Amino acid sequence: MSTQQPEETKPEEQLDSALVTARRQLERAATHVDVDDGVIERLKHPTRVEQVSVPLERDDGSVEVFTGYRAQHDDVRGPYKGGLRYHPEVNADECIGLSMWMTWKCAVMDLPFGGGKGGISIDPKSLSDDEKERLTRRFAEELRYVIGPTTDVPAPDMGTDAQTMAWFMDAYSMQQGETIPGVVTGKPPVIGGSYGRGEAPGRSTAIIAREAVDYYGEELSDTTVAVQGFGSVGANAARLLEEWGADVVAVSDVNGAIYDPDGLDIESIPTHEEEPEAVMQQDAPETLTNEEVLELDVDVLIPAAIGNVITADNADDIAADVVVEGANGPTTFAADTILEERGVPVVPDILANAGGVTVSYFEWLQDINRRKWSLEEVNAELEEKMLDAWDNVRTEVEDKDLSWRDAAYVVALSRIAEAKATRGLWP
Ligand SMILES: NC(=O)C1=CN([C@@H]2O[C@H](COP(=O)(O)OP(=O)(O)OC[C@H]3O[C@@H](n4cnc5c(N)ncnc54)[C@H](OP(=O)(O)O)[C@@H]3O)[C@@H](O)[C@H]2O)C=CC1
Ligand SMILES: O=C(O)CCC(=O)C(=O)O
Repeated sequence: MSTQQPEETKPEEQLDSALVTARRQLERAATHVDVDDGVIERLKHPTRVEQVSVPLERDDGSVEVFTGYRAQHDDVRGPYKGGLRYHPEVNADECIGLSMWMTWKCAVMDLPFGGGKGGISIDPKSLSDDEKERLTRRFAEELRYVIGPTTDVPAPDMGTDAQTMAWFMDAYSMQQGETIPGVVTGKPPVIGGSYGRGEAPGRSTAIIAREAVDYYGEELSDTTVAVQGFGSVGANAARLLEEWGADVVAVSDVNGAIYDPDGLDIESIPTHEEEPEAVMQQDAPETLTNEEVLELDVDVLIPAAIGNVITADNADDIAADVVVEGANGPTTFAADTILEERGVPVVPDILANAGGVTVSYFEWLQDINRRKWSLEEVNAELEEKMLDAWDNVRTEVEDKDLSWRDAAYVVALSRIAEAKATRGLWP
């Protein structure tokens, strides 16, 4: 009879929805801030979630019906604001969780907006351009009663882009009988979009990574960086960090990563927008899986693709000195705790990628005032807003000995609670 014991296997973490993670983060942060329990309870719930059916006529004449959502979380500081995501895993709970993160993100940046998020449960790669246009126009028609330039202002997110926002704006404007550019942001500049919006979430992620490197006493020119995802956020962050002197040693798309320990030529790699799934087509000394890229021994790790990639199952294997969240919700609640115990700082999404919504705010201002800012003005204002937000969060980290995430929540919750108290809203 064998006396050998079976090898003990750790059960895999059951991944929470964005909603559950957002609520757990809120509950944890609430212990560090003096805010009425009723307000915290209210903030665990959205104001409303609009669910719509979006019929689509396929190019072959057949009809399919998809489900779309718009979650509106809180508008005490201004109109709901946040992106529209086209992805197969979009559902109500994901949109609510993401809308909560938008509320905190706008408050951390001190923007006069609340939080919203929406999307359609669909694989955008299954759509021709004509199908994507018909789907987007119909989605805009179905959402017309809940959106508007002073009520709820959508923007791009995963699977949507400037062209999607142009169709959305046109469909809404046609229903209203006048051109209303301020109903969405992230449009092409020729129809009221802002210069720099496409690049902005990547730019802010790069700015925050640069500040984090400096904060922990390193030089960007001696820094190695790994980036998961090569889209609006990941590619722009990687390009800027390379421009500013860092060695970006690995980048990935949905199929895996390319790796060069001496640094990749980032500028030569097409972004998701220029050519989806192009990363793995490039020549590089080594290829890695998307799991392996997260475990590289680099100075800075930037997860910039999807949520729930750093989990209890790999948190012990994260070898980076600092994690800067480019994606929304890449770190699970359990992984966050493990990384904190291990002393690996995680600079949260609601600060790092907030450049997107910040330049959306600049775009909204330009639309309402019928003005155009130059790219230089946009980038200078963005830099200033990011450094202000970084300083505010850093102060909480230092004064209260908090994690970067808890500190960002403390900044956001204090502003939201004060706005509610001042308006006399309870809860
Ligand atoms: N766009 C925006 O304004 C903002 C986006 N964000 C967040 O950033 C994240 C990325 O968004 P964004 O850059 O806009 O998205 P994009 O659609 O522009 O790009 C997504 C990138 O991630 C890759 N990808 C997709 N699925 C996976 C996967 N399962 N594993 C690894 N890589 C994958 C894609 O690869 P491939 O090319 O092969 O498809 C692509 O390179 C999301 O969490 C989003 O919510 C945050 C702030 C603002
Ligand atoms: O630009 C915006 O309004 C929102 C962008 C967004 O969806 C995000 O920051 O997650």
